[in-house]
Amino acid sequence: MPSFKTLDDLNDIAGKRVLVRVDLNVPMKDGKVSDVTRIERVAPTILELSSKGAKVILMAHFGRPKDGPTPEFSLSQIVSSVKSVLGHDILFASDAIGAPATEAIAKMKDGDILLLENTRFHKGEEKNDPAFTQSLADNGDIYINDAFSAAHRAHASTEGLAKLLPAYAGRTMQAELEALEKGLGNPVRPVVAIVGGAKVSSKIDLLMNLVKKVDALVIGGGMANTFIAARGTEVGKSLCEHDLADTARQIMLEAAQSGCTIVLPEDGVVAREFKAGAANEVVTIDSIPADAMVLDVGPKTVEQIKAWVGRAETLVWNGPLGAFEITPFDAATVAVAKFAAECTRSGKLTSVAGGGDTVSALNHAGVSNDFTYVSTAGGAFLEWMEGKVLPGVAALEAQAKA
Ligand SMILES: Nc1ncnc2c1ncn2[C@@H]1O[C@H](COP(=O)(O)OP(=O)(O)OP(=O)(O)O)[C@@H](O)[C@H]1O
Ligand SMILES: O=C(O)[C@H](O)COP(=O)(O)O
Repeated sequence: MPSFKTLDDLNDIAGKRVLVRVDLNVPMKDGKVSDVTRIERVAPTILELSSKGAKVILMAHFGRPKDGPTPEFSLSQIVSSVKSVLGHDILFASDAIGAPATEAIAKMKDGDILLLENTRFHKGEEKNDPAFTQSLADNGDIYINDAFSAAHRAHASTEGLAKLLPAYAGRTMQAELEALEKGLGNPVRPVVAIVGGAKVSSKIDLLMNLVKKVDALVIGGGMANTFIAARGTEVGKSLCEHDLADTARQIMLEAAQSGCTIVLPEDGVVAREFKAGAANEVVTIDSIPADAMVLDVGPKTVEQIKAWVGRAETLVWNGPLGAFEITPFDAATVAVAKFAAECTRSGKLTSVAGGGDTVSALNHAGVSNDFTYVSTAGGAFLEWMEGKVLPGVAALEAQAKA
């Protein structure tokens, strides 16, 4: 577990200006926040600081603005959602630095919560520019990072500030890392990983790291086709990265050398159209019709995966087993998710999942709350699982050692 300071190490913060980096990069639909999970995750840290009398100043990014401030990327759009999730009034400053920020902060009373405008409206944020970082730091006495899901970015508000102010991890940062540690850092064995999703190319580092750490790696989703094709099996019109056949073989070799069993689908659900309700059939994996594509793993494979999950003490999961957004190709993902949830509820399994589509898939299966931990992080979750150092976490650790 990383060693950094947490809110438990913070005393006498009444009246202090506490700069808190949160991840409010929430999905929007028709101008409204469509999923408040990330706001809910950072609420405990914010409310704890406010109840202790701190002046809580929230810093966050929103989307990936390229050309300075635009209404489309303004955090003003989410103020009302933050207010309703926190059940607390929220002040808003129209710029993260400069007069709008300093004037708003000067007016704050103890316990007030202020949200600063999108830090990415300044180029200095992503460049981790010392002058911009200093302008942010000038408005605070203490820095707290509660944005695990942005910790893979070495930006001013996620990394630079930890070098300028006394730095602490927030409750969500702490919880995410504790859960990941249980899942992969120091897990109870046997550990089974399920990796699905569309492509091998986006997850090569993840697969390479997992085969060295887990006892069994279940590969599903579109990426399984690349592995199956690499063994010499025809995959018809299925999504497949034929140019990664060597990489897939290399991963299988690494797995064999590390004593990790690779579990590939035995059967698949094939269709000729990528659309909801498309006519489909179950075929064994060595008889995929030339004009069809595999859109889900088949029922025999589901039973095989359930058997692995049933034997496991720890499960880590990233990526759906099929094209879960269109029925009936959500069947395997839903069945395995429900089974893993059942094992977790009965106390037999520690289950940790993460990734944007994975979280949607678990929500779709109605089991997100039954997993031991579901990370709201996408890129940061993957990078942590790949064994990479996250700059936001490393900066907190460095400060704790200093
Ligand atoms: N057999 C398949 N054929 C085509 N697409 C598939 C197949 N199986 C899964 N997918 C697609 O893979 C996508 C999800 O994969 P992805 O790797 O993005 O998941 P994730 O890592 O949880 O999400 P994120 O990248 O958002 O963090 C879904 O859109 C799903 O439809
Ligand atoms: O949504 C995310 O994964 C985080 O907020 C990071 O966003 P980014 O990929 O734009 O840095």
